Amino acid sequence: MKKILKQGLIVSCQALEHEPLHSSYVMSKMATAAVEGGAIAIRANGYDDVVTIKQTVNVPVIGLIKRDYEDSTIFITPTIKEVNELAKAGCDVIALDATLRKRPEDEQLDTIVNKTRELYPDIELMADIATFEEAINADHLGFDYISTTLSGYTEETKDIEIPNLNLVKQLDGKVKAKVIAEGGIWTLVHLKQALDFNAYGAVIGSAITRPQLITKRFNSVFED
Ligand SMILES: CC(=O)N[C@H](C=O)[C@@H](O)[C@H](O)[C@H](O)COP(=O)(O)O
Repeated sequence: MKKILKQGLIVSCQALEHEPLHSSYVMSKMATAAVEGGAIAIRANGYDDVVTIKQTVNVPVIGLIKRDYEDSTIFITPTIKEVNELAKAGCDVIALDATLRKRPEDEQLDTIVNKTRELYPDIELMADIATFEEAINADHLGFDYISTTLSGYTEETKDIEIPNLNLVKQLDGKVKAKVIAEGGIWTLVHLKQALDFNAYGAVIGSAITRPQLITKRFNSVFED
């Protein structure tokens, strides 16, 4: 089956409201720079950013809508409401929260997947997972891509160090979906390791598009 995403590097261009670069215009410029550097796709958060980035670059856009809930749990595109917003924004792939946590509005992941396939047959689906079990479940649901995005960010995985490339290794040959390494990739060594474990692609965000974190990383040398 033809895949929208080619093999390669995906750059996540996201700045949430509290971040210094929060602006669809700035994210579209980040996306332009990423594509100039060879990114095969852009991962973006929210309706406005997806629309602006789609107007600016000519590579597929993976859209998500990040929602923080009362108990500060992060969910990525947790309900069909966000799926509809992203489809309207024109994204090519939608990243869905595919963890096995209880979802807001009590919606079920299989229902969301089936509904999305029915309403938007041309849009591909990426499962954002945290564990091996969640990846297997997502694969049974027929996701096109499985990304390790949420490993280290759920209650169950909060003690796991990221990047969790071991999860990429564990999934090698175990799922039909294309496996994407995502979350905490900061060095070429991480990236090469992900490819050695047969990741189809990798998403890098903070190490490319969050200058405040890049600065902090360098600055840590002065604080040692
Ligand atoms: C956990 C969560 O909310 N992850 C988000 C998911 O879209 C983004 O904030 C990350 O930047 C993205 O996953 C890429 O990861 P990293 O920035 O570590 O390269």
